[in-house]
Amino acid sequence: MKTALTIAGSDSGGGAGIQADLKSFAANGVYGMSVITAVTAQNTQEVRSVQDIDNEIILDQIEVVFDDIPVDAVKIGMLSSPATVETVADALKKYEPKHIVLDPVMVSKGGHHLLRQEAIQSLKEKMIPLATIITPNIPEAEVLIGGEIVSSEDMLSACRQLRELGAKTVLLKGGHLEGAPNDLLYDGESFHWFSGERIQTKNTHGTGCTLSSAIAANLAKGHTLYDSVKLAKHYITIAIEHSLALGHGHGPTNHFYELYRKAGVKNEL
Ligand SMILES: Nc1ncnc2c1ncn2[C@@H]1O[C@H](COP(=O)(O)OP(=O)(O)O)[C@@H](O)[C@H]1O
Ligand SMILES: Cc1ncc(COP(=O)(O)OP(=O)(O)O)c(N)n1
Repeated sequence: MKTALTIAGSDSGGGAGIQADLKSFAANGVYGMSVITAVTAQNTQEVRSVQDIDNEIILDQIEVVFDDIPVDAVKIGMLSSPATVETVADALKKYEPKHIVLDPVMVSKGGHHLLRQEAIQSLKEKMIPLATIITPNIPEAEVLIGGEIVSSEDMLSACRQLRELGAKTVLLKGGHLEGAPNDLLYDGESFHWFSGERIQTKNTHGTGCTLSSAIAANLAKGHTLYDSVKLAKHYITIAIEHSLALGHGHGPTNHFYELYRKAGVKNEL
């Protein structure tokens, strides 16, 4: 069985972070492993508090997995601090996994900062150049390029600027713009739009985590980058369509594998 490792924060509410990643890995048919960078006390309404994990323990978690178990793809989410960005980047340079999917998580839906302001530069310099693909949403991309994105044309130009930061490929997610949630993939040569239709629901907690983990799972299984994104876009659409009205805020995506299988998606090599 192929494997994927998530390096991310824990969401006690189970909708985003490590918990969403592991569910997405399982639903997409890979064996999931985790390195926890921070623990958030979080539900569908708020992030109440955050405790960063010591960097020695983050490093131990990475080493103990790589020293023993094959890792076919890595997904990176919440990194919290500059020291964590550096610890993770240094370790990945040592182990050189074939695929690194970087979701540059910055702020939760409720407005809580999951990446400190002073870590943004380290993320740009140390982590983005290691990535096979980065998957920023619109506000994250705006921070990374230092400019506004309000239209499809802006998305095209933002992708070019984001790629100049050193990632091999950029998937700029359009969920935060008005209208259809269309995502744009750019590999330095060509652009591909992955178009979607907006599903009318407030239950979109963890959409970014779900999508990036599904991409990592598909890469782990040997799909091309284009196919990995295409399959993952299909997966997130179904997971939002069937999202769960749990809690009083933004409910989580639904990783019910049977639903995915019955939808007729052939995701096996
Ligand atoms: N209401 C929606 N209906 C359908 N797809 C959506 C909706 N909201 C977001 N998406 C899709 O979910 C994925 C995550 O997008 P986005 O919300 O932009 O990122 P994030 O969760 O990181 O803020 C993207 O593929 C986006 O197009
Ligand atoms: C621990 C943790 N990691 C990441 C996020 C952000 O997840 P995302 O998929 O972008 O979903 P929203 O927070 O925007 O709903 C998180 N909240 N917690």
